[in-house]
Amino acid sequence: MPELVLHANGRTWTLDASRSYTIGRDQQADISFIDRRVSRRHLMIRCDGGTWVIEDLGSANGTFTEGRRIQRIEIGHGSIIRLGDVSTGMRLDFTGAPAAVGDAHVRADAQVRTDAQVRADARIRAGLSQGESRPQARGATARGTSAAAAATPPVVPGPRAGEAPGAAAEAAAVHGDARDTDRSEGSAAGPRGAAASLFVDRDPSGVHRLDLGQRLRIGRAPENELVVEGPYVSRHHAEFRPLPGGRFEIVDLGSHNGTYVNGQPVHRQVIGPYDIVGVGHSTFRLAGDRLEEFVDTGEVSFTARNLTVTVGRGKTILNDVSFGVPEKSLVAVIGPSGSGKSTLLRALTGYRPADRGRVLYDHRDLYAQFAELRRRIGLVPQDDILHKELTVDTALKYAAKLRFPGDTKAAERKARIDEVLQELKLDVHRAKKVASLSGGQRKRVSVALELLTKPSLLFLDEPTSGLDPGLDRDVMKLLRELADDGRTVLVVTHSVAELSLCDRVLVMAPDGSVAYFGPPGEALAYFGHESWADVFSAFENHREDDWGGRWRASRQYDRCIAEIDSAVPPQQPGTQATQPPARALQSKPQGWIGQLWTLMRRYVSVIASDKGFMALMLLLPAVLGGVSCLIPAKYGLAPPPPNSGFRYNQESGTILLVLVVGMCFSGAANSVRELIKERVIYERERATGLSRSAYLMSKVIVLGLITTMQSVVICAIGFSVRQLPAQGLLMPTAIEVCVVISALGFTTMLFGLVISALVRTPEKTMPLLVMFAVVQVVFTGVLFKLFDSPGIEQLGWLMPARWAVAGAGTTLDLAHTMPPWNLDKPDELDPLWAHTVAQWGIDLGVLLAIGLICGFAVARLLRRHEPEIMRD
Ligand SMILES: Nc1ncnc2c1ncn2[C@@H]1O[C@H](COP(=O)(O)OP(=O)(O)OP(=O)(O)O)[C@@H](O)[C@H]1O
Repeated sequence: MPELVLHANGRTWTLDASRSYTIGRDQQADISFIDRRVSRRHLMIRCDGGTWVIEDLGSANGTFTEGRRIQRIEIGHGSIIRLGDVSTGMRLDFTGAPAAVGDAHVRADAQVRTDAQVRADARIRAGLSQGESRPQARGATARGTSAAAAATPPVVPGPRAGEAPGAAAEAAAVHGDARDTDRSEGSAAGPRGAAASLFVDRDPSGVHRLDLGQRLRIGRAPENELVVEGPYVSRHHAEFRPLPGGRFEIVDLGSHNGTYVNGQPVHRQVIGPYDIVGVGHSTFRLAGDRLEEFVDTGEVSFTARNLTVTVGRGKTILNDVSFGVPEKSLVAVIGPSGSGKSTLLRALTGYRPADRGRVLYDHRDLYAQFAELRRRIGLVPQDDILHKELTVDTALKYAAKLRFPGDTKAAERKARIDEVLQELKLDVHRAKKVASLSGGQRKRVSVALELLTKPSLLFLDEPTSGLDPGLDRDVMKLLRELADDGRTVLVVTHSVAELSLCDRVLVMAPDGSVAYFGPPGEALAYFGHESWADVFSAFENHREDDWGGRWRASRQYDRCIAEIDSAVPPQQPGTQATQPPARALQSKPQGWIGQLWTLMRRYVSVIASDKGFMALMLLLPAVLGGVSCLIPAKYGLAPPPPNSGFRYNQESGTILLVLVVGMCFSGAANSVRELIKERVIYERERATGLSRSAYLMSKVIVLGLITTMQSVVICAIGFSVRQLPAQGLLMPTAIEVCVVISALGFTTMLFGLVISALVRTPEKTMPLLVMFAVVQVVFTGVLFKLFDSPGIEQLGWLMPARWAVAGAGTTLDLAHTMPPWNLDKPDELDPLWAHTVAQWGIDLGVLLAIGLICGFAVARLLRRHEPEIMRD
């Protein structure tokens, strides 16, 4: 029987003569086209007595060939059929089947077999019926010589996540029971249907042979059977292992960035014939005894459909936004302030998924498969995502270390940094500090950072804000070049001067809906204005107009929707956007320790490069310790000697108060700006896999060490001119008090981090810091009696200064050194100051416990500043 090959919509199917095929818009048709002119069951193709025929199944808009409508016609090599319209309808091209799969498709040891044999074997091994067919790649090309590299394997229709079981069963019945069996065994938990909900056909970038009984290891290292390049691939990443019955499973070999099946991370998973295995920027699909590889080189389509975001009590801030972007496009998003541009960006990048609607990355559901696909997305926020104190080279070095797999060699990272700097013409600036660069250059460096991991999609939030028109043009030209080099670039901008460089412009209306999407050259004509200033004035003056409705009624909208329809299958109205569980996003490029070490080194580099900050860090404790020395106190911190004629030493309490408050201020001041100043960096790095706890711990360790050093300086200077009691409770007095002061510094440093994580702008940190220090003065317990004062006493328990003075007070026996609050009742002493080892331990323990609580609070507060999808 002759095989026939159908080409349509950029895809190819090899039709098997032993069965018939229905074609239509229905997802359950054997071959499904999403085009409104195509009927749900439009036509049937079958082989009748050795001749292929097409029969129209009573379609509404008809089937056409050679300018006339037909009911039934014989077809063969060279036939052209149109569905829905005689001249512009969906075009079907037919050719004869290809003769054989060339040797180039398989490894050198592969047997030369005909394509038909290969497919037949594939069906048998995969448990498919002989009549089963699926989209066939258009002539596989040898690995590395692919003309058009592909991102996504062909996938076939199947039951979608959330689809009724009945519908799923029905779909399975149409497509063959065997496939359904495969699915149940070889499925990754999660939205499998999202991976397999539409027809897409691509040329594989490479085809590899899977030998029976042989393992096939994938990784970056040359010794793997299948070498896969890429910034997210570990040296030994994953392995296809044979199972009885000719099946295979994929096993993750402890890779840093994870192995995915249908977008969900897996450790071990039996693979069905329709499963998509993701490793770095490559995806694989089993085709019988062959493994097809699809490398994402950046040429991907990107589609948003019906994105809607609602906040508060149902206020819609993004209103049913749909648009589709072809490969290698530069798209500008413009609109009046508050029209939802940033909201849209967050929805498109998965930072804050839309409440309704879908985002498709090369036909894959971004939200459902975010765990895998997030690595293909680069985002350059409005604020710089680099530490300004570092040189360009150093900043990129740390960024690469955090984002690349832990087993990447320094030379590999350096090579990639060199490559990116060259591409963005930044090599001459690599030794300069980021802070010394111009605004445009800084933006380039941020783009360079994002390009390190070779994203296919690049999003930029107002990259030209604050730049003069010349730099604005430079940045837009750069984005144009990036798109031309094989990426899709979407830029939110306020500037309309360089829109002509873009392929498409998305204009947002004041109510968060789309006012226009299409070529920038046609936009002004669409609005009926001569300048963008007029368009924006119209938005301002007619905010209540139905801009979205006008857009939906336009013929440009029909064109836009037709483009989207060809890429996106319809979704049930009202369907909620799917999100992966946060735990699915937990794979990290480096281990926790690796991240911590890199973060600590980067933090130390940042501090070390800021000489002014370093000087202040030393000066502050020196001044505070020195100030305490100015207090006149004949007996220092010790009780007066018995023969001195004095019973008490009031000044000892005053000296301790100054030391304690100084340390409170110093500790909190160290940390109070540390989180807020790099919040944007944290948010971005968190989205790329940074561990929250490693980040927090890096701050705690570095700042903890600095604070401890400061407390030693304060104590050393403060005690240098003072008398101290001869012996402490457990150790020499000076050391014992210094331990408590250090603990106080540590706890207040953590309290400073709480403030830093709490505020929205750095300016708010200072008033809060001052307030904190003053409150601590009041609650030291030295100025007035705190114990036996209901309410105040309990409030004091929350204050680090209260416990620090108490801890030092137990060592110094402050209760007996300072005069009692009531001279008539000399035995009425502060219980927290009791001169015992146990009380010292309790005071120190509570002080540290407050610090610990602050640490947990910071972790919790940090969560608020993370991409919503990363919160666990
Ligand atoms: N979490 C939220 N809760 C309530 N309202 C919000 C929230 N986020 C955004 N909005 C509101 O939604 C609207 C759109 O905000 P968005 O920041 O997306 O606009 P924009 O077009 O980016 O504005 P601009 O150009 O000024 O940056 C604004 O009115 C904003 O106040």
